[in-house]
Amino acid sequence: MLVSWRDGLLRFARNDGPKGDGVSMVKITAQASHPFSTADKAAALALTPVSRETEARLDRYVDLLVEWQAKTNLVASSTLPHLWTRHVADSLQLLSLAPTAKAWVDFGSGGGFPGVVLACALAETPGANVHLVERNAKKAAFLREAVRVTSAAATVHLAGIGDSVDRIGSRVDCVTARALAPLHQLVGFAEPFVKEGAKALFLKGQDVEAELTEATKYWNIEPRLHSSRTGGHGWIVELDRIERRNPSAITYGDRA
Ligand SMILES: C[S@@+](CC[C@H](N)C(=O)[O-])C[C@H]1O[C@@H](n2cnc3c(N)ncnc32)[C@H](O)[C@@H]1O
Repeated sequence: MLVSWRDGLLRFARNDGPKGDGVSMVKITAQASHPFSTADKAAALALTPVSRETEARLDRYVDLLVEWQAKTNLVASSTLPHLWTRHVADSLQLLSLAPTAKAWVDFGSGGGFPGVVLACALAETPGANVHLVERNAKKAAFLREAVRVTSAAATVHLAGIGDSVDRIGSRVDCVTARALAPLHQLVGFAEPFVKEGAKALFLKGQDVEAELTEATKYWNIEPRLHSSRTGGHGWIVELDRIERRNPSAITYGDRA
């Protein structure tokens, strides 16, 4: 029975202590305490099932993220109780929209969503690689550590998105981004890759319609919209073709 907590020592009442004092002292080491519930993890894995190997990699990633979150803001702290559904499952759901894609690029990876999660899931796939493009040095350091501890299939680029075409220098099958920029900007970032045959998958929120309306002022696109499997008001915008609109065809409100 636990009696008290003091100075890192747990005092237990014992009935069989060799000194007969009925109390023993046990030094314990601090355990990473998780802010999410096991129910949230179970719900996430029911929505987006993964292999046992992938689950083990994701566990290591989540442990690291929770540890670093104390010193680096990787995700909004208010979302930590639902980390597995809000972030992990949200990322994993992209795999079924590009089931044969091996070469991925994730713009503005931040704390690793969706890029590190995808790279964990693709770790056993021969030839798979997720390029994680992040311009913030602290976050890029976190991403490197996450890739190391999970042995995920990823390459971290401490770089701006504008440099990614030259840096990656090889064919990409799928471009992703979440919580990075308005859709019309994301389309511009993805254009060089989609022109070479990549698919783009952007995780978006409830304003997706307004963002699509804005994007079609600048781009000829045929978006396919998928509602998020994780519920809420999330959407995935899928694009297989991007063409810049003739600037003279663009109208600007009253000045048209
Ligand atoms: C709001 S966070 C989103 C992170 C992650 N995608 C997520 O959904 O949790 C946006 C990230 O994009 C990075 N970023 C913004 N503009 C960028 C650019 N031009 N090139 C590379 N990274 C950029 C920021 O440093 C930041 O880490």
